[in-house]
Amino acid sequence: MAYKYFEEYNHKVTENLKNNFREIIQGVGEDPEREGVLKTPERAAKAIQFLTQGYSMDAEKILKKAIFKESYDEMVVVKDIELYSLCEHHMLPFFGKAHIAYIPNGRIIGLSKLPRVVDIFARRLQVQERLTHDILECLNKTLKPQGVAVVIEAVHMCMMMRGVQKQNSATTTSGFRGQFKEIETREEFLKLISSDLR
Ligand SMILES: Nc1nc2c(ncn2[C@@H]2O[C@H](COP(=O)(O)OP(=O)(O)OP(=O)(O)O)[C@@H](O)[C@H]2O)c(=O)[nH]1
Ligand SMILES: [Zn+2]
Repeated sequence: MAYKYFEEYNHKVTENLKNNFREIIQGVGEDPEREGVLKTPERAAKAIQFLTQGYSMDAEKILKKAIFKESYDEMVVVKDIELYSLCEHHMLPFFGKAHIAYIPNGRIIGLSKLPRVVDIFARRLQVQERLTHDILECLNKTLKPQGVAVVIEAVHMCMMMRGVQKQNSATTTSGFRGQFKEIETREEFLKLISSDLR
């Protein structure tokens, strides 16, 4: 297999995490022997491995598989790519949408690889700013486009369920390279991602 998609759970890692989750269950005052939570350490161990599978993936390698020569040199926009990540401070979810655009420079990329690169970097412990930057830099480096832009809009459970407990605030982060540094290009992109056309 040339590159790795998430297919199986690592037995040793699962066993390790299982023990840790059992302690967490006990630590919060629950009985780990109660029937309803008996299998929870194993389920949680697998869930957390799924949610952090990005660590075992090589984004550049995956992108390079689907770069094609093409002379199209207008903006390509993929918007509303849903994403789920874990904040590195509380290990609670943050989730929302990513919008990506690039202007080809003799090469285009398979469209599915844009959501894939989002997932590869989202499925780690992250902050929204670094997630935005990771996606941007990876596309810039592998595709070498005339320009690339990434906008992420997300809500953070650590600000909703605990802490400041604000239910209606969303965070927007963005990054621009190449031609998107120019106001006109950037505005065209922002207009395209705010339209309702699908
Ligand atoms: N910049 C940034 N901050 C984040 C992100 N996710 C969580 N945080 C913040 O990380 C900060 C950690 O601050 P601390 O004061 O160390 O942690 P805390 O006492 O749990 O903070 P509160 O959430 O304010 O209760 C908080 O302000 C979180 O809102 C993110 O993606 N980007
Ligand atoms: Zn947090």
